[in-house]
Amino acid sequence: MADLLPESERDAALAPLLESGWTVADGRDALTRSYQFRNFIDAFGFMTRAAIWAEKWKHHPEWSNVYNRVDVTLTTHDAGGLTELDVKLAKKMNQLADD
Ligand SMILES: C[C@H](O)[C@H](O)[C@H]1CNC2=NC(N)=NC(=O)C2=N1
Repeated sequence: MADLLPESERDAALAPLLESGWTVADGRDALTRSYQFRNFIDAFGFMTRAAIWAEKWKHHPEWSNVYNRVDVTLTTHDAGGLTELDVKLAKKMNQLADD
């Protein structure tokens, strides 16, 4: 199980994500981001590609989809907050959304 991000590393780890549109959730140690695509097929294609990485890393998003939008929340349930796995998956999702 991954450990919570240590205080000393947390700001540096989160900074690039906060610049790219992720925010720290209200009242919860979690990252959230909403992705918008051209249409449902692009949104669902993103979810399919992200799901393969999530399964490979055994780290799964909380997410929902409405038409061309995908709302994502990342947190590590086992640790009760943000870990490097959330940072890794958030970065991967940004890459996949830009493809
Ligand atoms: C055994 C299995 O790897 C764990 O239950 C994993 C599965 N996916 C997970 N995903 C997330 N987001 N947090 C977890 O703590 C978590 N735990």
